[in-house]
Amino acid sequence: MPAHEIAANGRASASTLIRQPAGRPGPSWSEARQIAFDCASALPPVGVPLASSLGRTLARDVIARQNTPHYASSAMDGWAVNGTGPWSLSPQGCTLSPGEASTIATGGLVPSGADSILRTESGHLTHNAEGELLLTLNDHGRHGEPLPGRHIRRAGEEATAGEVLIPAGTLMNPAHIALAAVAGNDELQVHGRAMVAIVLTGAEVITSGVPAPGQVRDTFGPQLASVISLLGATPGSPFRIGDSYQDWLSALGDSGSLTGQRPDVTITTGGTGRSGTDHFRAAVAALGGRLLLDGVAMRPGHPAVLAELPDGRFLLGLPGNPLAAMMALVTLAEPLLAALGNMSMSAVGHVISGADVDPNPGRTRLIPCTFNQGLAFPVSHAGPGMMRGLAWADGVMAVPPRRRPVR
Ligand SMILES: Nc1nc2c(c(=O)[nH]1)N[C@H]1C(S)=C(S)[C@@H](COP(=O)(O)OP(=O)(O)OC[C@H]3O[C@@H](n4cnc5c(N)ncnc54)[C@H](O)[C@@H]3O)O[C@H]1N2
Ligand code: MOO
Repeated sequence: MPAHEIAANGRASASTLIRQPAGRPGPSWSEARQIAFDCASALPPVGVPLASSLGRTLARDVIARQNTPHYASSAMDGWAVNGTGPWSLSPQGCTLSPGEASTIATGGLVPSGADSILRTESGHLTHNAEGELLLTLNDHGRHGEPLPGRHIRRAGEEATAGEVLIPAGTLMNPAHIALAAVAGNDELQVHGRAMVAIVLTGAEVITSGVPAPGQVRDTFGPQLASVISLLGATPGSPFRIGDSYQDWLSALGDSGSLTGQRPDVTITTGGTGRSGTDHFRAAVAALGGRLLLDGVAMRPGHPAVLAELPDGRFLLGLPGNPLAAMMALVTLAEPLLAALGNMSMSAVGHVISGADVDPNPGRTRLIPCTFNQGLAFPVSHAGPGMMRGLAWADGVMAVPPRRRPVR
């Protein structure tokens, strides 16, 4: 059956919490993505040193601060010459009159009066009758040497002062960085990037070795920060708390100390359920925050919660089940971090499923899949608590809820 989804582009006009009718399992998958995108606005641009601009998006054009090259220079080792030979030798740096030459190295400043560069291998130094050094062409010279302008890098031949070299909106790569340096720039203005604090919960979670029954090995600590970086944000080091309400309250209330810098978003794992050890919602309420999304009509990952604190910080509660958390992350963190980083929400493509997939009556099913010959195939081992299927997936299918039969 076809697995297709809604291409969610652009912002909706309203950016408020979608109130769900009683009995409905939360906003639809695409509504939830849009809410997560619309609730945040772009962080202000920041100035960063050149090397730190790699992978960032330029917020302001990079211009040539002067002509590039900024002086006429030699492209070869040899002699700067005026006219055709033979030439008498002048000291370096002097203006050359017709019939004069001076030695020059690659990159050297071409003296005024010079109209060409004669390469070392094309010239020959002899002494004239008066014992003065005389430069002549030798047998290795190419036909027509020296040609006017030959081997001279003209000032401004690469760029003129004020010219835009890299326009705003460019995703910076290493060559862009080198170009900005050549043009005399030290710091670049790039779009802001969200700082994300990570809070991992669960007293049963262990961080090394093989877990005993009742324990689980942490799947988030070793990978969540990398996924957040891939989504265009800057993660802090994961911070672990137990299951007490006090732990939650202090972690969510004081996450400035989690990153050394005030985070724009705090992502938590676990504790999104409604049992006695699940404190996300209570902590948000105690901190004066409001829920923007309380559950999404999707499976897995439906208990995900998105909230905003009075200081503007966003809190994203991911369910504890490992695959459920990743699906909630791509559904909600991707658009939220895109909005904060002044990026577009990633587009959703349409693909045909190569295998029968049962839609869920009321929720979008998110299923890691592989692609083969233009078709999507669900992977096996894709239960909410499993990571094995996702590890080999090429993408995720969003299978829309089953439509009600038309009467
Ligand atoms: N009575 C109900 N129980 C549950 C429901 C429900 O609707 N009614 N929903 C289930 C679904 S779906 C999910 S998802 C989970 C959500 O649970 P929480 O977000 O409260 O997470 P926890 O209970 O803390 O943990 C769930 C599960 O995940 C394991 N976990 C937690 N952290 C880690 C980690 N760092 N690495 C690996 N695994 C982790 C934890 O041990 C639990 O097994 O609720 C269901 N229950
Ligand atoms: O939706 Mo739970 O999030 O199935 O694992």
